Amino acid sequence: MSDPAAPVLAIDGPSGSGKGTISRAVAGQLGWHYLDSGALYRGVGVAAGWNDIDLADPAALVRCTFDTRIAFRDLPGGEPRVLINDVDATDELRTETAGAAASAIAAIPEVRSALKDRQRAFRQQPGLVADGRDMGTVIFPDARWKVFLTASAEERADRRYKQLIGKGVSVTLAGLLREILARDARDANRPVAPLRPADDAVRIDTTGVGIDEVVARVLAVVRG
Ligand SMILES: Nc1ncnc2c1ncn2[C@@H]1O[C@H](COP(=O)(O)OP(=O)(O)OP(=O)(O)O)[C@@H](O)[C@H]1O
Ligand SMILES: Nc1ccn([C@H]2C[C@H](O)[C@@H](COP(=O)(O)O)O2)c(=O)n1
Repeated sequence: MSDPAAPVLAIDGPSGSGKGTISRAVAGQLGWHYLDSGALYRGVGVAAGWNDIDLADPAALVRCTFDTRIAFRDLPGGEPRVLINDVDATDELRTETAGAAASAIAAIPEVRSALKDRQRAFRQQPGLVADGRDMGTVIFPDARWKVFLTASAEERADRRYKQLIGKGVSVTLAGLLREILARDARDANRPVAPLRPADDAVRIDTTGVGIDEVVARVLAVVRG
């Protein structure tokens, strides 16, 4: 059960704009809950892969959404772990393949509806920082604060490149830029809940702005 009186800070933006990094840090500083809504779509994508479900079969993907349990486990000082049907799938979830599958699945309206209540259940006292594509527009339209993070596609690809190379994953900058542009286009052009800033969102362009400074700017939005 959600608590509609709990304040919400919605942080939306395209892939690599820093939503997850900034949202986790801000939630930590405020002592609030954190919702990584993309992990739910990624979780369905990963579960679909485990069950050999075709990404072109919407009915099977909707069934898979209802059948998949996704849980978050906080680790002190580390990235939260994500369990899919009780299996720790955190590393698989963060791959570009899982991101692309999630983006495709997220265009199916019934999948989005099936995940609505699960997302809203995170709204609990003392407050929630929610990160995604439609937090401020669809899931929490009454959020007290809305932030839309952006950065140039080149910088986002560069961030992802450094992140993946740091993990020992073999990728090219040009390939990542292509994937980011394709994901932006798919997320922004779908008919249901497309990626777009809410009319009342504060837009922050993070190109060339360090993580600590972005965190400070978001906290300044909340603290007025
Ligand atoms: N302002 C910033 N400056 C430099 N690097 C950043 C900044 N914000 C985030 N990063 C780095 O960029 C990478 C991607 O960040 P993050 O995963 O938070 O983005 P995201 O918007 O949540 O992406 P996705 O939607 O694909 O999950 C991480 O390695 C993170 O440390
Ligand atoms: N609120 C959300 C969150 C995510 N998605 C889709 C679109 C993304 O490309 C994909 C993966 O999200 P990420 O983990 O990269 O934030 O999931 C969405 O449609 N709505």
